[in-house]
Amino acid sequence: MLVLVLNSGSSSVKYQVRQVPDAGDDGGGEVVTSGLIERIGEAEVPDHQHALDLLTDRLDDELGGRALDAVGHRVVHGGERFSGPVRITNEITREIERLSPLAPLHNPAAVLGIRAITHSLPDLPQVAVFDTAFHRTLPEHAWRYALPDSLYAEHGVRRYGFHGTSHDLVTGAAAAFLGVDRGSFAAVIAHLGNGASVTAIRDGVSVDTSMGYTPLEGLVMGTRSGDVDPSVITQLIVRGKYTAEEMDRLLNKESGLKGLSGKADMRAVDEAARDGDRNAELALDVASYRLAKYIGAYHVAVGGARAIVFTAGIGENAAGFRARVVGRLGALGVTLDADANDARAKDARRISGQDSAIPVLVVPTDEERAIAEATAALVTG
Ligand SMILES: Nc1ncnc2c1ncn2[C@@H]1O[C@H](COP(=O)(O)OP(=O)(O)O)[C@@H](O)[C@H]1O
Ligand SMILES: CC(=O)OP(=O)(O)O
Ligand SMILES: [Mg+2]
Repeated sequence: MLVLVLNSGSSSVKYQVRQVPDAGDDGGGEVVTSGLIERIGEAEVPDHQHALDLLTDRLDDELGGRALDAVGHRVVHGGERFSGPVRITNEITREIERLSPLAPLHNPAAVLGIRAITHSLPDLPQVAVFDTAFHRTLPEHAWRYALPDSLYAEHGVRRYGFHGTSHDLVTGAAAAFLGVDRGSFAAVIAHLGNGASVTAIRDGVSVDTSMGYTPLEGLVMGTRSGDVDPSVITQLIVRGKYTAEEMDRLLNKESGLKGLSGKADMRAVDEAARDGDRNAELALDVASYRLAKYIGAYHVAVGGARAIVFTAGIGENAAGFRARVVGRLGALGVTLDADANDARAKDARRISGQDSAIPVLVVPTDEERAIAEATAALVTG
């Protein structure tokens, strides 16, 4: 089955067309074409609608007449309703749209993608795969904020968690790599991309995760602050220094690595730090310290992790950043094998020393593949 996957981000749309093998067939399927439309919001691609028009033109060329069988969309926020992938109807699209305020950088773009396909190919089955779905197993003590109940009951304020498709895939791959049964696997998974989150896995399922009501809480990210004292926000608004909109922009787009160092991209921050830039060095210190603290906390949450796993753009490629994080985990008896950490490889691998109390792994993620497979399963099943 030929499946188009759309992963709509705040400033980019990634797409991939995969041939997903039928159940019973061997092999992992083949990527027919893939690409990325970046810098949405700048002159050449002013908005997501332009990006989709560009994408449609490119796909027509790249598919050379081959017809798609289904489309799978990455939808970041599924609220409390969705605990797995669903076939998209008009009602489902409206529900995803209704959740937009909780993922303002992501959900509106997904809705635009869904409507564009509905318009141009109305008979094509479409499936939504939610980042939040994997975290529906969180126990209440982990998803509740210590706020009056009315905030949850009336406004849906709770921890939802994100990057679930990736955390789920990587959990399974890490258990398989170690040769242990997923059902009894405990681990801490760090998905470190432009957005970053860490998840506590117990008995193979998510029991805590660092992102919350929106994808802003938790780790230091490219442009997002992660955890801050909420009074910083209310105080600056009350004193008239920022409007709510300006504060939202500041926290989501001007903070994190960018706020501390002026650079959002890990490669640029890393290079600047090597050149002796004090602010870049500080950004790496703050970010690695924050992540190490979460790993320690989640080691407790899962009753003793059997693996610590790095994944996504930074997790898979930024050896220097991994070394900084692992260097802060001495209290857990964790050690690094510096050569294994520096080695470039595409497959799952171990980077901890022989004497490490907990194995540290690098496991590549593939959200597009997971979305394509979920889409094919739902459409054929
Ligand atoms: N070789 C590398 N070394 C260091 N960082 C890298 C490398 N390759 C990619 N990255 C970092 O990975 C991040 C992007 O991760 P990715 O998972 O692609 O993000 P997203 O899917 O959220 O847009 C960027 O900060 C980028 O600098
Ligand atoms: C949920 C989220 O933050 O996604 P991304 O990392 O793709 O921005
Ligand atoms: Mg991502």
